[in-house]
Amino acid sequence: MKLFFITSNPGKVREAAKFFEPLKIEVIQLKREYPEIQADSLEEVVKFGIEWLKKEIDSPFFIEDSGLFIESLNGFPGVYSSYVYKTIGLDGILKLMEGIEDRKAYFKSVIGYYDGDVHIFSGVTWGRIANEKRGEGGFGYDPIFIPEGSEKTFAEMTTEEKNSLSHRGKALKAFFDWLKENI
Ligand SMILES: O=c1[nH]c(=O)c2ncn([C@@H]3O[C@H](COP(=O)(O)OP(=O)(O)OP(=O)(O)O)[C@@H](O)[C@H]3O)c2[nH]1
Ligand SMILES: [Mg+2]
Repeated sequence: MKLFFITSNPGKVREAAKFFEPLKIEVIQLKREYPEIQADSLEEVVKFGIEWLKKEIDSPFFIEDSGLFIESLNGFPGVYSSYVYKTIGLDGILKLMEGIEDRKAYFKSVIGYYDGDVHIFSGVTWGRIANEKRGEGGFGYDPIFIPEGSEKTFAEMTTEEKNSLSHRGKALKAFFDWLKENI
C-alpha cells in the first residue's frame, strides 16, 4: 500500500516512512502548499487544510499539523509553532524560558486522512524544555525537548527511538490501527 503525505517537512516524512516501513506501507511525499489558518486548535488547522486540498488531489492523502505547547507560557507557541520556529527559533524560546523553573511542555501531532471522508488521529507527548540545545538528529524543536522518562532530547535519539515516544509516533500508531480495521 502507498500513502501520500502532503507536507513540506522532510523530517516528518522520515519519521512516517520509518514507522510504516516494517508494516510494508510506502509513504510518498507530495509537496503542495495549503493555507494553515490561525485557529485555536491543530484539529481545525488540519480540517481546513483537507477541505482545501481535497479539490486538488485525486487519491487518498494525509496531512499532519503539530505544535509545541509550553505550560508556563500558556501554551505558546502552540498552533503558531512553525511561525515561531522560523522567526525567534530555538534560541528565542530558550531566552523566553530564562529563569523559569516550570519547564513542562507537550508536543501534539494531529493527522488528518482523507479518503472521501475526513479521519482525525492525534498523539501527545509530555516532557520539558531543556536548558540548552542538545543533539543533531530530528528537526524543529527537537534539540530542546526532553520527553518524560528520558534524559535525552528528541534530537539525541534515532528516528525509531523518537517514534517510540513521540506525539507523531502515537498519532501514526492510531492512524495505522484504524487502517488495519478499515482497509
Ligand atoms: O522538535 C520538534 N519535533 C517534532 O516532532 C516536531 N513536529 C513539528 N515540529 C515543529 O513544529 C512546527 C509544526 O508546524 P507544521 O505542523 O505546520 O509543520 P511544517 O510547517 O514544518 O510542515 P508542513 O506544514 O508542511 O507539514 C514546525 O516548526 C516544526 O518544526 C516539531 N519540532
Ligand atoms: Mg506548516
